[in-house]
Amino acid sequence: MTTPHVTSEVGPLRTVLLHRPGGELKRLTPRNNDQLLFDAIPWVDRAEQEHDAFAAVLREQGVEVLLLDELLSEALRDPRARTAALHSGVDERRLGAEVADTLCSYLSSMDEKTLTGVLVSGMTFEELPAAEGQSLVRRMHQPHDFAIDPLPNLLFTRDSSVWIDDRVAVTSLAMPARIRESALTDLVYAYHPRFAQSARAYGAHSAPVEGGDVLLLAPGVVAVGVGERTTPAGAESLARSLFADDLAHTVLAVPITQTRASMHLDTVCTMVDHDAVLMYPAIRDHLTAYVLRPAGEGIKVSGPEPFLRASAEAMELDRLRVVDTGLDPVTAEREQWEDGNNTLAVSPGTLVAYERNVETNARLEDAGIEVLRISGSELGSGRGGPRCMSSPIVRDPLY
Ligand SMILES: NC(=O)NCCC[C@H](N)C(=O)O
Repeated sequence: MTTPHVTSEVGPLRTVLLHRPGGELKRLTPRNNDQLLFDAIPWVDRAEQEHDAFAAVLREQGVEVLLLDELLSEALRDPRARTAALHSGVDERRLGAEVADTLCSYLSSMDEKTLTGVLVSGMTFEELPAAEGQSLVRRMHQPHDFAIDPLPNLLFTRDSSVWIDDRVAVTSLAMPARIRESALTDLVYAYHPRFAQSARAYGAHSAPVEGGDVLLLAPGVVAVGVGERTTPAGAESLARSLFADDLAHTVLAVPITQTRASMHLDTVCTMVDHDAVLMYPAIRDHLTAYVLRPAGEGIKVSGPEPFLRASAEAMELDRLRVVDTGLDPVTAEREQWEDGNNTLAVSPGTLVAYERNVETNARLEDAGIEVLRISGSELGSGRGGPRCMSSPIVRDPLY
């Protein structure tokens, strides 16, 4: 077991956090999928198979795969974790005092594995334990309304935590459907014995920052996308916190279009080598960055400058290579939507990508990058690829 440590996007990956999807995906219906941030209703068994295959590819590369639900079950052995879990899962504003009390006692009686299942997959009103007496809340809710919301986006472990150097930042997620993911991830890092010694980055901030927006371009250089999810206030407070902890010397705040297709920076740009990125051609020449550096107790902001130039300068490179997907605009748009840009490097020049993005993968190979292909027809229905579905915990240093 190696101590958590991540200083780049591409250093050899040793340990990663995934979440194997399950019952929470079975909660998705055509009535709730938009609110729960899925674009289609996944075929759950197939999604599980695809995820198992993803994990197997990583293990074949020598990566230790940790599964969030297993860590959470283990963390819940600590009574403090249990209390915090009930607090985050049971919303008295929604349920009223009586149902909330009944639900708390019911959850308290569960073993760790069952409780984890409920916290992740949620609970409907018809699944609540029976109770004596009259309850207006029970009578007025529909049987399939959620008493505890399911968390189908837990699959995208990237977004709720980011290791920066030897510290973990549990992020503040922007969308209501995802806020509780941070609470569960927080339980793992607060109470699982494996992480008992881990220090935090970013602390208990509330300005939204999502891990899909955070790219560790090089040791000390962090790019933060600012758009649909991470706000300017989030980027600024993350920068302040990284500077205060001496975890970065430069933060690049990168404006991205506020659309679903580019919800995070990693939907349009990921690193594929220590000096190379894969980028969506439509933004390659337009992406800019505000450059943030520490200045005494405060920060100095300059720019905006072209993203590629600002990145190369901060990374002390002559230039950042761009894998030019060279695609026609329609194919590029299709493959970007299907997470063609959302790759996970397992070492410099080797990455995991969805097989369906045939053109992008071919161009990566032309550029000398090894592409380990996985199927993502069902996993991708939540709009996320291999990078979104993984939170690296240990990567070997690059140099
Ligand atoms: N880093 C990422 O781009 N994560 C994908 C998140 C997809 C999820 N359905 C969401 O909308 O938040």
